[in-house]
Amino acid sequence: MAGVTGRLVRGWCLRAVRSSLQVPAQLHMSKTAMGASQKDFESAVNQMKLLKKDPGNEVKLKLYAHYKQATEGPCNTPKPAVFDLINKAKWDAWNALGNLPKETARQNYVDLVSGLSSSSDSSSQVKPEADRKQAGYETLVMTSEDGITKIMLNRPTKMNALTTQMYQEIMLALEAASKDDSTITVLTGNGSYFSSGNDLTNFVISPDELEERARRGAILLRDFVGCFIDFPKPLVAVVNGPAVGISVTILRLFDLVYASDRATFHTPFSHLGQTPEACSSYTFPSLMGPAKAAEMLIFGKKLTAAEACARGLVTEVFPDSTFQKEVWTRLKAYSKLPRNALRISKQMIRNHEKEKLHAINAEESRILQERWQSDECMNAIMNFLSRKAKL
Ligand SMILES: CCCC/C=C/CC(=O)SCCNC(=O)CCNC(=O)[C@H](O)C(C)(C)COP(=O)(O)OP(=O)(O)OC[C@H]1O[C@@H](n2cnc3c(N)ncnc32)[C@H](O)[C@@H]1OP(=O)(O)O
Repeated sequence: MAGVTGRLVRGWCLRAVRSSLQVPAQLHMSKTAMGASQKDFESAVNQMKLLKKDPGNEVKLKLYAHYKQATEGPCNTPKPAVFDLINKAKWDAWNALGNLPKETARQNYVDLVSGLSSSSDSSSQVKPEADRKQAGYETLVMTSEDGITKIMLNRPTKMNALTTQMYQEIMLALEAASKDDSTITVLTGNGSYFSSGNDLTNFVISPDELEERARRGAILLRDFVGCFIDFPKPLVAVVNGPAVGISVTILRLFDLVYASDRATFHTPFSHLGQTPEACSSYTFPSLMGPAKAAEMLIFGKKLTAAEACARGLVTEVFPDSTFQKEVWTRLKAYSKLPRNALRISKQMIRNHEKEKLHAINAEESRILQERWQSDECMNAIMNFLSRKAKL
């Protein structure tokens, strides 16, 4: 494995979390007055060792922080150096818990593990309806009203960057929306961004995991994009702010794209040592011509909303001050149209290309699987994570 990869990703993996979660033998098993008992806590720690599915870095950090708080109390160790990315992330997560009482941390830890265990118990990828309602979504807000199901990306402090958990929840949400009685499905973002694209901390892994994680990432990407290709109802993107990476390329698989005039559209794949996804290597040239597609996909030119509209990627641009009001009024009117007619018309427009899109999606995912293991890609991610580079 290339040297830079090793430097970037040392140390942080599920195995490391598991071993940092070992319970010291001397901890005793009495029931406490409040919340989870020591026994509950220990059994949660043991359950973590059996977990088959990687819960993602965000959850692992939460688990780590609550374990440390529950067993050692507030963080009082020195802050790791800025380039020690993994240990700094762990320290930040623990330190953020401040003076949270040990008992509460223990209870939170038990709750977190119990959520993970119930989700990994499911043998199928998509859970039954009742189950899903119970589990809820951690990274999305999903609502259904006036014939419109709205899926809102909900990590505003991280510019709605897409974690592994988020890709999975979006797939579940689309599956649920495809079956509910709404007429239209909307994807939008909470906060100032639509989405800053793939969460680059998805790449923070140990070197010996890289090949396997790249393989799983390619499967996740293929399945995620596949859900959009196959989505049976009118799908609308309400682009409330800037969009980056996959949150731009995926737009060509929507039926309507409404954008605030504050939105920008940026696909800096080459800067990240990566290549186009979400079928954009085919849909963008066919939409705007190869020269304009190259400007975006190869050279990373950032477009304004007006430019994206002129290229056919955006349906209509609205002033930011009236964006929400105008868009939702329009969508509520559309949602009263005959549901089946809308659905059949969408399928008539989209079905011609479905097979081709699936083949392109598979090929793009395969190429990215290789790219993610390259030095070019790892250098770019390291630069972002160590704050040397921003888009
Ligand atoms: C498995 C499927 C894979 C599919 C592959 C898809 C490819 C892509 O999507 S490529 C695009 C990847 N995205 C990026 O390269 C964007 C990186 N982010 C940025 O350049 C900047 O954050 C920004 C220009 C989007 C915003 O800059 P601004 O100065 O306004 O805010 P920040 O302080 O940078 O961000 C706040 C907070 O959010 C974190 N963050 C934002 N975007 C990402 C991201 N994509 N990945 C990880 N983290 C992100 C940022 O680090 C800040 O976090 P802290 O407050 O903890 O420092």
